[in-house]
Amino acid sequence: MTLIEVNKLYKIFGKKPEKAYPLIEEGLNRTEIKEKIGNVVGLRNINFDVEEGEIFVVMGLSGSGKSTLLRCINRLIPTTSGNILIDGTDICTLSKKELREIRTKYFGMVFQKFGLLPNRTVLDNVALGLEVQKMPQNERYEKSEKAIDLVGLSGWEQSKITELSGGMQQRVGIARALSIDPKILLMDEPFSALDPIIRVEMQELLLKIQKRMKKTIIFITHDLNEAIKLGDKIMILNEQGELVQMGTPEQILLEPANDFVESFVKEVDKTTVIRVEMLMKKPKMTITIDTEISSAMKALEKLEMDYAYVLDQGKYVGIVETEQLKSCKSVADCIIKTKSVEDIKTINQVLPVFITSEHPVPVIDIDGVFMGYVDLKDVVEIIKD
Ligand SMILES: Nc1ncnc2c1ncn2[C@@H]1O[C@H](COP(=O)(O)OP(=O)(O)OP(=O)(O)O)[C@@H](O)[C@H]1O
Repeated sequence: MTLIEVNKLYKIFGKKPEKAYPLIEEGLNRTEIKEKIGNVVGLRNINFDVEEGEIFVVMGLSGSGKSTLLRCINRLIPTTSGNILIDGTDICTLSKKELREIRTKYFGMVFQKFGLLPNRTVLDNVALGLEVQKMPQNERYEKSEKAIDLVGLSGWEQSKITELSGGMQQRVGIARALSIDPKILLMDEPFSALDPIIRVEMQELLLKIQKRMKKTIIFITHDLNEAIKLGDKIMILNEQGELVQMGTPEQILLEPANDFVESFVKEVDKTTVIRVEMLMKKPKMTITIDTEISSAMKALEKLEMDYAYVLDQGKYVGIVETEQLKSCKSVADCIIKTKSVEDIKTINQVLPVFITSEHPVPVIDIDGVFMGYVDLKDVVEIIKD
């Protein structure tokens, strides 16, 4: 279900913004328009949808309009034209009261600079949003403690913010946003100020939280590696505030829309970011370990397959080869354990773990449940690029 819909959005800063439209039409760039009429074109004709439960990453260089877009979405600043629907409601046309209500229900914010109150405890910082909603103390503490637990800060409730490291402070920032249980999290470069190791830790934390909470997240970054790691979808803005490409991480990496995107993609070591899941295919068929030999053979022959993956209650146990089935008493007798699967623990792993294998590699999740397979031809293609 679509939760956020942005249509023909323009944001032009300065007086009489409408003067900028004909110049935009003429194809003038931001600098030229500013020199001519003094207005700054922050965003030009942005269109996109965000589905419920996805992490939607907005990526671009400094000045591309990322923060402007986020501010338009929760209407911290007014749009110049276009509309933004939040769960079907056009946020651009709401009264102050309606805006307050929609913000409370829908938006949690996490900022790069944390935005915490240094003299308050962790608990009171996390409870801030609920306090503003005038929720009684015991109730807001109860909700806040849950959020604190979720970000791994249990035991730190009574600490002062100043006693915490940067990474811990941002955990508080995330807990504060989550405590109000918003449908949408708006995250403006939340990890950019953190050192690289902590940054990776925080990315992992966000993915872990997201698995449980399934929020709709708009995440801003200028780092394509981060975008690929976190995004279900990525939207790239150029330095003119225009949308240049939108797609899955795989689409961005494998089919960059133009030289601008290509220049970002070049910087990425694909073998460290392309996850197994991105190349994973579903097999034409799988068989269960208790399948009768005759029906297994019939099915394989019908699909002209040389081998099939064998599952036992959804878990991968090995492969059987069509040729060998003829001389086996049961499917269980015929199973060949593929060495390659030992290497693959989760569908989120990155590629190099199995590039030495000769066979299509079965992919399992952390519980051993069969998810699909990866064809090595596809892996080689990627690495070659
Ligand atoms: N209040 C304002 N008045 C005039 N111009 C503005 C205003 N806010 C932003 N801009 C301009 O709009 C453009 C987009 O800015 P924005 O801050 O959204 O970019 P950004 O991609 O978030 O950059 P950064 O990564 O540096 O935060 C820039 O050219 C900026 O100078």
